[in-house]
Amino acid sequence: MMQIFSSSEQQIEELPPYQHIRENEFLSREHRKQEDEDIAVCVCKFDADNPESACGERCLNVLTSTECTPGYCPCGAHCKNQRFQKCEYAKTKLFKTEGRGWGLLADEDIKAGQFIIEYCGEVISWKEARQRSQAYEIQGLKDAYIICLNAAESIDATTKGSHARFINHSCQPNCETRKWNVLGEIRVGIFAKQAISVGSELGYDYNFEWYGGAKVRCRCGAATCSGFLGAKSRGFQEDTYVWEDDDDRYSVEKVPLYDSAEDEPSSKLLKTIDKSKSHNGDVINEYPMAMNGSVKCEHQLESASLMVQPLESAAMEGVVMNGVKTEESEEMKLYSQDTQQAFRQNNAMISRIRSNSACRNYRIGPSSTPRKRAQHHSNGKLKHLAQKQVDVKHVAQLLASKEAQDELLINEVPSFRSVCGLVELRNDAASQLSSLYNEIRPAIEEHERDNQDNVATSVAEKWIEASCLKLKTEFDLYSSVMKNLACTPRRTPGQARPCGGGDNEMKYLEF
Ligand SMILES: C[S@@+](CC[C@H](N)C(=O)[O-])C[C@H]1O[C@@H](n2cnc3c(N)ncnc32)[C@H](O)[C@@H]1O
Repeated sequence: MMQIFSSSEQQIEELPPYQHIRENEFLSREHRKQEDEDIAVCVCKFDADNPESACGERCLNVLTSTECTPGYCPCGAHCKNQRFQKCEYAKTKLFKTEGRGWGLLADEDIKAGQFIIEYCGEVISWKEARQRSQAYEIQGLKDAYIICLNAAESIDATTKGSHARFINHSCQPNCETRKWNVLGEIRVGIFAKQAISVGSELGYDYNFEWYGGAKVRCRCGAATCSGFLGAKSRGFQEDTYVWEDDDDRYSVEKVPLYDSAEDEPSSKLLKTIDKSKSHNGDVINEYPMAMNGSVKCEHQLESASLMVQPLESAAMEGVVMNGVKTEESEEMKLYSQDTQQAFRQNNAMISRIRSNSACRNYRIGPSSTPRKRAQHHSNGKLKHLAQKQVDVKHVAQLLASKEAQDELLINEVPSFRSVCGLVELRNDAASQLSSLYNEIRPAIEEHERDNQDNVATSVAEKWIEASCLKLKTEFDLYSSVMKNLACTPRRTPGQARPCGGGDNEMKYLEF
């Protein structure tokens, strides 16, 4: 049963200690001042007969998730696109849930898409967020209040925040988080995903990343509940031990769990907070493990979420394509070394870009290294990925057969000349990529090593395009080499392979 407190005094008594704020507080830098040239002015015209005309859905700024700047909007005081600035929140009420601590419910009917409340807190650097997370973990705070703001910063609502900090996670959420550009700063709002009737609890999908420590059983009650906070996250799945069917050592029941109800923040907490001053005198706040709201960016901001997982898996696990793992011959190893190196380099960068998405989290605890990659099954059991082994020797023998050679020749096996052309293409693509990297490097080196993901989306897109081009040229090159190997007599180790048009022209393939 829900217990709703209508008396604010009772709430104050019962609520865990935190300071209520209605605007973000910037701890690691000054609040940005919007420059004139950065102000986006829409072309709306207020028409008294049509209220939608004053910066409604079709306003250019609304379409780009940017609030109008007072004094610049042609609709003046009628502008409806200043909801964060004017704190135009829906009516909500705090209440005590069963098993999930405090929660927030709708205190009026809320329309689909409506802005409900801003997620306010302390804006801190990602590094500070990570340190705080660890401190919170050590101090035993189980509730998590840090969400990602952008690639370099987070919002921590642990000790200071708005009522949005009380919104619980739901696997079937009626709300979602969205990022808006407000006077040059990105701010996070909670928006209704659907119509919400008065009295309903608000919930959004935290997209909680789990990186170790206790696992929190999710009590959202949704039919599609994933069981644990962060159960869908990579950290959660990778950390799990592989166990055989007859070995229940690592069954879900044995996983350390805590119930958020049993771990209500108590007054003990405040004392710990007081004692926890960082070297510069800032309070190090309590924090449990690794919570993070995935913040949906509206409109163009959405494209910040880049998912290039397949490349990463390839780099980590060798050559795995479509579930077929190839066993490399010595020759293939030589040829593929370069490719793997390229994969690794790409991935170092791509993973930085990838984490430019909103769901950035903090690595906590020692147990975050995957022991074995495994696939999670709904029954809690894990099963190794089936990987079909390809007998490369057999393939090579087949390729060396007369029929195969004829077949390849019919299909225009590329000559070494064309291989050279492909080497050139590959090299061009590689140098394009490295010059792009040099272009990006100054931007990322401005930040600390941990924050190297602060790369603009346009640059990230360029990077991905260049990486794809390079990978394609490599693929073409290596497949061409393989075809040539298949129909060319083996050379003795001392013999160099000629490359070029004429017999006299001797170039050497360089991979
Ligand atoms: C942002 S706080 C939400 C407010 C919190 N209930 C409170 O009392 O302050 C997030 C924490 O609430 C708890 N929580 C939120 N959603 C939950 C859920 N669906 N099941 C269990 N615990 C939940 C977890 O402890 C989580 O770390």
